[in-house]
Parts: sequence; structure tokens; C-alpha cells
Amino acid sequence: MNELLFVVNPVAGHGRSLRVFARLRAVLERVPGVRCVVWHTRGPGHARELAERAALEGYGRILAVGGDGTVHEALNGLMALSPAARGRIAFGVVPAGSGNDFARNTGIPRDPAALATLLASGPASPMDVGVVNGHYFANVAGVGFDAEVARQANRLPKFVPGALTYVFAALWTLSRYRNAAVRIVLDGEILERRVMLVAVGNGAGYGGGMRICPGARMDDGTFRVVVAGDLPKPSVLSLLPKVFSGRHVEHPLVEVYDARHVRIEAERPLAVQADGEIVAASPLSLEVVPSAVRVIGLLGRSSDATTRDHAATAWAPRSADEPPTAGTSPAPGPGPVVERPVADPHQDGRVDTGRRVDIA
Ligand SMILES: Nc1ncnc2c1ncn2[C@@H]1O[C@H](COP(=O)(O)OP(=O)(O)OP(=O)(O)O)[C@@H](O)[C@H]1O
Repeated sequence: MNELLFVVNPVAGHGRSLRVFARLRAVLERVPGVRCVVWHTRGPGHARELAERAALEGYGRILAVGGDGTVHEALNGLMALSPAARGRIAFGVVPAGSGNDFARNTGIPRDPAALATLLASGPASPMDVGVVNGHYFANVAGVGFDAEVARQANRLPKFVPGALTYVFAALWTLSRYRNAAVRIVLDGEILERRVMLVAVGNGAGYGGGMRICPGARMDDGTFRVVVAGDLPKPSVLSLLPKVFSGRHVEHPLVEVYDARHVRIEAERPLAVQADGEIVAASPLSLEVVPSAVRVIGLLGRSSDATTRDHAATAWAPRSADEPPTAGTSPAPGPGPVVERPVADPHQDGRVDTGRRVDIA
């Protein structure tokens, strides 16, 4: 019997998650040999506990039902396990939140029939996980304007729908935000800048489809770091819509780097967001845990394929022992599962030089 363990956040997506899950479950229950086990979260932080417990109880396919906050919590639960225990688990998401950027970044289909097939029997591939000041994240961690937007978005009334939450929060924050002087260390290379934000992407997007780190791949062992410099407010306003296509990186004050280890110090304490949750204040240290978990989805088919491919043409060549880049990966899509062991976050001590990526 193929047992799927669902960790359902009943309040995600402003309560939409229960309806989304009911539809999916109806499809799954018609699939021979599949059994759904459903655990509901009871409050903030509970998804973390449930995901860890599910793994310890031996469930092999663990699915978070909710948005990026639920994924973030469940992922942190899995990262509490040993690499060997994590390696036995296929983790996935049923997108039922407001933003659903993890689902977007991992190419999860919206159609319930396609999703049911993928969750029940689709391949699981190794995915990197980021860690910032001890908190694991799947998509993007950041400091500066974006973290302030996340803080405001989390405080907005729940009737504001989906991506609009972030647009409202961004406009509100813009009216009062001041850029900050920061020192950024990218794999040993130091940058000193006045910035609007620094976004460190394991995945490409956040905020309901904003491709803040276009070209980021969750399976390449590196972060894509976007440093948005001392942009005046009118430029921010004109750049905001471009973030949805990833074209903001063409602005001369926006720099893009690849790095595995990042440290950021700021002139004043800045809130740090990871997957849209405020997790710390600056200074912050981030590193990639390569192939940390196995995820169900089509990692090579993230929704920013066009921008990613555009960016990949300018990537610096890598040495033979490095993971494949976007430009050298095999064609994305279902196929043999690549079985690589999951990594121990404390064993990847490699330090490399941050690479500037010329996007324009
Ligand atoms: N039973 C519960 N009651 C109240 N809050 C909960 C419960 N279970 C989980 N939560 C909290 O709900 C919050 C929102 O969940 P989540 O982020 O998944 O949905 P969302 O905000 O709609 O989606 P997104 O993050 O993609 O915009 C999380 O921060 C989580 O801690």
C-alpha cells in the first residue's frame, strides 16, 4: 500500500486549503493502492512538529498542504532529522496558500488529476536547502525592503487576496523605508553598498510569483544573490512590476551573484525574512545545504525558465566536480530518479569565490 501522509494547514490560503485538499483527496482515493493519512496542524509551528513526527513514524511520502509558511515549517521539521532519515523521505506540497512560491519553484501542477499522479508516484529529486542564522528555507531569504514587506504582509487583513497582499504591503513599506548601508561577503569576496535589499535565492521567487532571484535553481548547490542597490523610490516603483518577469535585474543598480556562503552586516538592525517569515535580524549568515532533501516535483521546470535560460548563458564555467548548471542539466521532466544521498548541513565546508553574473 502506497501511504501518503498529508500535513494540512486548515487556515492556509485564507481557509481555501481545506477545499483544495478535499478535491485532491477525492481524486487520490480513486487511485488503486493509495491510502491518504491526514494530520491537521493546530497552530503556528505545528507543521514542523508533525513533519518530523511523520518521518520518525516511517512515512515515506510527506506532503505539506498549505502555502509557503507551511512548507517552511515542514521543511524545518525534516531538517531536524539525520541525513539518512531525510534521504528515505519524498517531500512534496499541495499548493493551497496565498503565495505558493515553493510549488511554483518546484513545477507543481495545479490540476488535481496531474497533481494526484505526481504525489502518488512521481519521482523525488534532491533539492538544496538554504540556512540563515539556523533557520532552514526553501525559496528566498532576504534582508531589507523585502523583509519589511513580508512583515507588513503578515499583518495585513486576511481578506486581501493572494499576490495583492504583497503589492499592498510593498507600496505601504515603500512610503516609509530607508535604504541601508551593508557589507556583504560572498564566498569571501567583500562588497560594500547602500542597498534597498539583498535577496538570497535557493529558488527564484517569493511573494506570489515575484522572480526576485531569476535563474536560481534549487538543485545547483548555490544561491543566486540579488543586490538591489541604492534605488530611489521612483525607480523602485517602476521596477516592482518587472520583478514578476525577473527583468528588474537589467537595471544598472541591481547586481546578481552566485555564492554558497553569504554574510550580511548592516548599519542598523534589519529584519531577516526566510520564505516570507521573519526569522531573525541582521547580521545574518547563510549557506546552502546541497541535496538536503528529496522533493516531489519537476525542479527543472520552475516557472522562470525563460529568464533562467537567459541568465544561464552568462554563467561562469564551473569545475568538473561542481553540480550541473542550468545550461548543462539534462532535459527536465519525469524520468529516472537521481538518487544522491542527502547532505549533512555541517559537512559542507567548501568555500568558493562569489561569481558575478551578468544578466543584461
Ligand atoms: N491551525 C492553525 N491555526 C492558525 N495558524 C496556523 C495553523 N496551522 C498553521 N498556521 C500558520 O498559518 C500561517 C500561514 O500559513 P501559510 O503560509 O502556509 O499560508 P498562506 O499565508 O496562505 O500562504 P503563503 O505563505 O504561500 O502566502 C503559517 O505561518 C502557520 O504557522
